[in-house]
Amino acid sequence: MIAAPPAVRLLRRHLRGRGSALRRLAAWSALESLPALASGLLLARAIDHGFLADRPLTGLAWLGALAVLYVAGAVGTGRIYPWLAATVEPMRDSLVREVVTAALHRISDRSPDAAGAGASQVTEQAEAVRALLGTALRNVRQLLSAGVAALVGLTVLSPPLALVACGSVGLALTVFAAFLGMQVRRYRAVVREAERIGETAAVIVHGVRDVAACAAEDRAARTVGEAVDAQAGALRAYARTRLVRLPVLGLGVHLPLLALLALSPYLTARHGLTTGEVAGGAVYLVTGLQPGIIVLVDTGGTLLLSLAVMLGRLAEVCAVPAPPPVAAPAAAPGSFDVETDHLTFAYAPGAEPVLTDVSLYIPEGTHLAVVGPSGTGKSTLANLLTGLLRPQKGTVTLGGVPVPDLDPAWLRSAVTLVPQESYVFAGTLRDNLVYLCPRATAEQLDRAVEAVGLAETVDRLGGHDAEIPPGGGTLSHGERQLVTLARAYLSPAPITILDEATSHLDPAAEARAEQALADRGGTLVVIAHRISSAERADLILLLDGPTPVIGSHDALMRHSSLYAELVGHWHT
Ligand SMILES: Nc1ncnc2c1ncn2[C@@H]1O[C@H](COP(=O)(O)OP(=O)(O)OP(=O)(O)O)[C@@H](O)[C@H]1O
Repeated sequence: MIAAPPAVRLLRRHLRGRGSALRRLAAWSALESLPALASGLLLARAIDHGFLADRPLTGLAWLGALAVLYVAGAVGTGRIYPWLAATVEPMRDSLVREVVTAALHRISDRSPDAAGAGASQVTEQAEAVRALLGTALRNVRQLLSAGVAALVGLTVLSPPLALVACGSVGLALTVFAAFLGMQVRRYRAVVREAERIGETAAVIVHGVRDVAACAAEDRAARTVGEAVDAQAGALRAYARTRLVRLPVLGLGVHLPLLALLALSPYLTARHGLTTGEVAGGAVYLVTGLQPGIIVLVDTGGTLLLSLAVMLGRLAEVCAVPAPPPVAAPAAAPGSFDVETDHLTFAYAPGAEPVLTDVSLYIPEGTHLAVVGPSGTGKSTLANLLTGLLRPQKGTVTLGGVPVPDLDPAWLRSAVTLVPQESYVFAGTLRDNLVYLCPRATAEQLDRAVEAVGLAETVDRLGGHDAEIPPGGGTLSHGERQLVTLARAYLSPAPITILDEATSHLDPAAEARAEQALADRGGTLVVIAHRISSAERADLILLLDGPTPVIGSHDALMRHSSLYAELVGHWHT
């Protein structure tokens, strides 16, 4: 079997301790192949010393001896099965344990579903290895050992005939081996693509609600479709390599028999080959050698190839270094103060920075409004504060800890970002509201709905259990924003950032929702859609050009002409 060394090492590791079962398997295999070894010789004797010598009873006696050997071979076959099971079954358990552990480590940074799908893929592969190894040890072993026995028998019967057969079979095996590397590579690609389909589909199934909410069904279908097409392409490429069976069968199966027939007059005349020996040679070729070659090239070839590739794949999975010991959790921030220190950010290297040298301190519990003309970097700042964007220079810290050093899951639970585009998904209204706080009680739900001004909509829809169809159904844009604001209200995150999240609300509804979120406690950062948001805030950050200005409404009215102009413009 040709396999990558790690695959062989993996197999050897899991077959360790099975030496006694393998030895018994080999011993019973030797008994099983006795008829194949002796068939040509005994037939030659039966013909030459029996039937052609007018001694039919002698001929029948030789054939009887052959029949006895077939019975012994059958006994050997029967005794093989328990040792086959004793070899393969325990290997499966230890292999599954090792590859599943390794696979879970390998993909633990993905979604739980992807990890589950990956683990289930490799479990299937480990199961396939067990089945393939069982079949290989049962059938391929049998036919190959019969082929080897036939070759040995042929050598004893007629060395010149054996030489011709060996030359031809050797040539066939050389051609087969020359293409084996390509076959292995292409088959490996098929297995990899199959895994990719599983992983891609699992990620999409896990996020199916998000796919529906974002109307991304076509894109999701395209992604899976691409994976399926890639596997179909890999399968076609692999199928083409199977054409090599034609020359291999020609050389290994048909040529030796033709050579025997063509050379027999010559061998009879020059080497004293008898009729019985020609017939015995034909028996070795037809019943021993030919099935061995056919099984090697067809079913056995595919089987051994699959085994080699599966083992190679599992060896790759197992070769993933053990994860580093779980690091002590990063020091939890002592507070939820947010600070930016000389923050500079551009969307591309060499592009004009959107924010330059911005230093800002937002104490825990502050209600901050961020205002400024369009395009001055308000949303960019929100994304920097939440860690969605990384600055080229400077740092963003939360409670003194740089945001990239925080555990991403912890960061997501500490900061809620509500964007302008409302995320409302198919499900009940309740599902949508408790998305960030699955254990919210009915009272908390009612309080949130009432606080942000969603109660009327809930009544109109028929209560919290009303079904929201894909795309949001009859909910207006403003109502969708209220749903996301109630969701943020329920969220336990101590920092909430609204990025123009009230743009579809009228001024009164906007004021009510914003005030509710400010009164709820925690830090509230409002990327303002209207300047009135600034008037409600404790602090205002005015973004305009490279140097931002921060201060209270009154202070900015006194010191910033732009701010005064924005307020004046809004009130006129
Ligand atoms: N993904 C991006 N790639 C490149 N440039 C971007 C990207 N996002 C935003 N920009 C650019 O960065 C600048 C700041 O954009 P940003 O959205 O942060 O401004 P804003 O103040 O929030 O604007 P608005 O009030 O109109 O929402 C703009 O010039 C914008 O075109």
